[in-house]
Amino acid sequence: MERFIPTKANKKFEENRVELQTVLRGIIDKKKKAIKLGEASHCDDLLGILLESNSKEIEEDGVGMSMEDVIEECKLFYIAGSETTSNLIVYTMVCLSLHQEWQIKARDEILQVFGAGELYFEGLKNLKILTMILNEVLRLYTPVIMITRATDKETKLGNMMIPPGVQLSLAMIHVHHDCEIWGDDATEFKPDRFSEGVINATRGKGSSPFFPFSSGPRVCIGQNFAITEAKVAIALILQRFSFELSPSYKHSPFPVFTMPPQFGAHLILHKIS
Ligand code: HEM
Repeated sequence: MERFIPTKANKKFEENRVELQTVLRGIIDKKKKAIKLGEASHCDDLLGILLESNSKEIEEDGVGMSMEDVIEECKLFYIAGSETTSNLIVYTMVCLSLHQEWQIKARDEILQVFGAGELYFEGLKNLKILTMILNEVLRLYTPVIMITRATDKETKLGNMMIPPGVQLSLAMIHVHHDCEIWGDDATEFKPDRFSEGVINATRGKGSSPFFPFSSGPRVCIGQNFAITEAKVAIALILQRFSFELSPSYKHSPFPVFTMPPQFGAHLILHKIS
């Protein structure tokens, strides 16, 4: 109810919503036009694929997504995909600055696989050290700190009976810091814990306590894309630069829905000759 009261913040929110809607509508119209004129392909980006699958559905079944639905999908992908992955990349750089020994190990591995040359997909799969580091950052600085669910019918959860209509919050960030699962060093940056895979990292508790991308039917659809993007970004940086924290850096993970560093991440990069 309170979001309809014309406060300063609500008015700004509404202005931003309308502006975003207009920008997205423009991008979608432009894409549709370009496809129609043969100037763009359906498969050169995600929006093209979405529009193609939607027009096929409309042709075959007579129903599909409206312009508003397509706009909402674009917003979802943008919001779900950009802030999360950039948090992962930023905290990886912070951790590698704080733990120079891991920065050196990660760079050695990258130079071993790619040298100073171009990255390629198969090579990215062989980056064991970087995978361990990214897992440890996803655990300690879980980009989406919590997910929520609601029961639509009476549901048994462990030894609890939960009535319908209850909102449940599942704070991954707490599970990822639980000493019973990860050991007394749960709050420390120790990528080695993932050296034998996720199952061994949780001291016999399986892979389910590690779920930065959620799990089950609504698991993050961009999971593999995000990991590939983070690997590419970090590998390109490590190939070219060494880095450390600036004296002005203030450690300030700020849990809202994601957990950005409240005062930014001040880093100093040195070009590797
Ligand atoms: C490190 C990066 C990322 C993390 C940690 C992450 C995490 C998550 C989590 C926890 C959920 C489940 C939310 C819920 O169930 O309430 C989710 C859903 C989703 N994510 Fe990601 N995500 C990341 C990157 C991406 C990227 C790059 C994309 C798109 C390119 C993306 C697209 C989505 C979408 C569309 C959903 C909704 C799926 C559905 O409801 O069926 N995410 N993500």
